[in-house]
Amino acid sequence: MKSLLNQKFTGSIQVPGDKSITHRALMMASLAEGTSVIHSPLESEDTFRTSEIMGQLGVDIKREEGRITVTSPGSSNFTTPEEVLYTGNSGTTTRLLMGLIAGIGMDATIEGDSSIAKRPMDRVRTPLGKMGADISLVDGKYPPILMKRSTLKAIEYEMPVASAQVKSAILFAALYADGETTIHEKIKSRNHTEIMLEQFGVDIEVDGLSIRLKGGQSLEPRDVQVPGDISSAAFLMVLAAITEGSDITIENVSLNETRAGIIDVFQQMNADIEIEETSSEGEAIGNIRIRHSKDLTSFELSGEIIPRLIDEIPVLAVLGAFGSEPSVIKDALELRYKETDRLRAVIDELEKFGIEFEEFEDGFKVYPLKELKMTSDSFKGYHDHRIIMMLLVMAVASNTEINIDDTSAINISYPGFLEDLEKLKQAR
Ligand SMILES: O=C(O)C1=C[C@@H](OP(=O)(O)O)[C@@H](O)[C@H](O)C1
Ligand SMILES: C=C(OP(=O)(O)O)C(=O)O
Repeated sequence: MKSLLNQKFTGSIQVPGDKSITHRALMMASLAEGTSVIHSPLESEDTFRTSEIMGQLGVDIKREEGRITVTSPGSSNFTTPEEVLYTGNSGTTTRLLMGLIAGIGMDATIEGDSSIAKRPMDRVRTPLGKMGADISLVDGKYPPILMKRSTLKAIEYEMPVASAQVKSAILFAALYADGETTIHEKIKSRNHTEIMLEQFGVDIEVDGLSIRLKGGQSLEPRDVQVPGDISSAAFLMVLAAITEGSDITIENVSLNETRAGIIDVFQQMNADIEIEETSSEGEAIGNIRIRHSKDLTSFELSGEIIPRLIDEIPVLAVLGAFGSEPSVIKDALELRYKETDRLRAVIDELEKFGIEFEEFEDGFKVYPLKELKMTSDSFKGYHDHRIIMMLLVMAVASNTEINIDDTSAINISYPGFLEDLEKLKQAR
């Protein structure tokens, strides 16, 4: 990382494909009998897990530069897997797969890495169980997940937590259930599943916070264009906003309202940001330009915006430290149930730069960093991609060389992150 110090970051770039959309495209293309092509998918460890598992079910997945061709025998002709379905570090793969396997109605065991073993899966088992799925969890909560073949009936379900993973699992199961399933959300979570199901020919009705889907519908093969991932773009956006002389344009990135809460934060902070929407059909797409600003103020985030930027909160802590006033995040208890307890990790690691925090059970207050005061140069990444990239942004922006125990988890969502920083750098 030494080569990235004392630089400014300028130019145009496309970030890798959206992780949430790539997972869904792989799964829906697998459910549809015939051939679908996914253009500009995310090729990373997490999405690789999803495609490997679809392969275990009997789907042919051909990977080429910039696209994946999926040829499926249709979900009624899937092979019952003999081996465990290994989801690695991917919560999205694990939870969406529970809905998909429950729907198809087959015996399977789903297991992930040591982080997945600690993430709650009862939030998916509860609604699927009401539909009739037979799912066993360790201590009623954790993987390995044992699924037994069963038939499903439709439910009406009120979501207790805002979670697109739970919602999507229910929708996958609902495709195969007898009757019409209705889901009510209290706060809207990302809606990629709803948008893509419609693209694959499914009749799905979205009415504000309620979603209705009739069972017995099949998907038709389609070509999917995956936009850039705004959660990956977030690291470049924050770096540009806080590093003198920087001016970055991120092209063809997802601007989906349910994902793009970070844009509101930049606007609240008085950052120098310009948005150009280039397409609003299905998934909104466009370009984001961010320039360095000396006049960043502060943000206060709670309630409905939180699911719209949930994965960006670690790097937003860095942005907050470069504001003129303290910034606050509340209602983000969910961060404690991600790859690691992200609230703990953010505070413990950023405090080593001298950034001060007040911790809440569901968030934090971050104070402006007046003076860099390193208390250590040894950092922990917790095998969490978002924490590692947050630390790299902070280190680069503050011209500080740090040692992170292991940075390999970057490959989970943004394999070319350091290469992209190299491409954008320019000596100051
Ligand atoms: O559905 C998805 O693709 C995701 C939903 C979010 O999780 P929750 O559903 O647990 O909020 C998010 O944190 C995760 O990175 C991806
Ligand atoms: C939480 C994340 O992903 P997942 O839940 O799929 O592991 C993430 O990408 O930040």
